[in-house]
Amino acid sequence: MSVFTTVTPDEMGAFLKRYAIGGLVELKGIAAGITNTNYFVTTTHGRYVLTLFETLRADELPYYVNLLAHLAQHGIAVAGPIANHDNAFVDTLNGKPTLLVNCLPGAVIDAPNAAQCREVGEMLAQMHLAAGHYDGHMANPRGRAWREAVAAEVAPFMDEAAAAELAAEVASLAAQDFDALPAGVIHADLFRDNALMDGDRVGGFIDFYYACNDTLAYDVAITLNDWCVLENGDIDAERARALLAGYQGVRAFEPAEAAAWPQLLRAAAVRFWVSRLYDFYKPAAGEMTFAKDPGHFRRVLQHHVARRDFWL
Ligand SMILES: Nc1ncnc2c1ncn2[C@@H]1O[C@H](COP(=O)(O)OP(=O)(O)O)[C@@H](O)[C@H]1O
Ligand SMILES: N[C@@H](CCOP(=O)(O)O)C(=O)O
Repeated sequence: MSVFTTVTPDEMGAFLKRYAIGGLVELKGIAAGITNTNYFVTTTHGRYVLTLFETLRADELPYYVNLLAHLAQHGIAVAGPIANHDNAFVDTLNGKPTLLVNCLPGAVIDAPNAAQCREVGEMLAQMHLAAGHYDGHMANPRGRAWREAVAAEVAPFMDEAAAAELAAEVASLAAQDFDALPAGVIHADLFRDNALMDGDRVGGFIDFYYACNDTLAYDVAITLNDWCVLENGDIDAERARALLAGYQGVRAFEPAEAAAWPQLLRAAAVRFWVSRLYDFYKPAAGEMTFAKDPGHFRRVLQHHVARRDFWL
């Protein structure tokens, strides 16, 4: 249950007086999610989601919150933030920075079909285009320096073969230059659990707290590695083609992106292999551990290494 900070109906009722979204009807904690506290807030005007940030500080939030506002303003399926009477998106409740957003339609799905992958690809491309004139900037905290440092840190805990495989891949990625590829704002963690699907349509993308400025096609690779994956870590070709067709119908890859695509898929697999290794071997003290299987992304990587057809 991911309600780390409790909010009572009385506290919420008083908090809502700072907004123009009506009076409280119902307040319900959201069990899903592992980082922040989230509540569904039903008011006399409609349905909203309140997030209380458990780790990010208020001064760290503007990049993400203003990005959400920018994307919502451009018609992208994201939860638009609601401003309070001081015209601020970020407020405070029970000592935590807060954000109120519109409630999105749909639900998280585990087993997407090709039509849903196409829609996700299409919305991701629209998001990349719409964010083209967003003026915030955030370097990727999970970029090359992080990858190299954390891979070295977890290596002593790994078995020899896996450590050698990871070191070789990290060295090979160090020789790649993705910096010349089209870049912009990326979601950077658009897994199935970070999107709500409303039938075959995208209800909305959520959880933008890894968003940053980086290579656009790398974001597509991160997304494809999760949405199109099979149980054994291989990729389902039908879903992969659909996701790429959806994306490229809006924003076609440039020749340099197509040439780098196999390496981008590998980089995306390594990113999550490394973060899962870290969470597995070095869980933060006092943190509730929901360590996800690092071996999954090792298998995804191995399939990419062996692959000859990349669906382009
Ligand atoms: N705007 C929204 N509309 C509807 N449901 C939402 C919205 N934002 C979050 N949720 C629900 O809350 C859950 C947890 O949100 P998430 O952002 O993943 O939390 P965390 O930041 O803790 O990882 C999601 O799986 C989804 O069910
Ligand atoms: N989608 C990632 C998890 C990213 O979030 P984190 O906060 O757990 O790093 C995965 O499945 O590994």
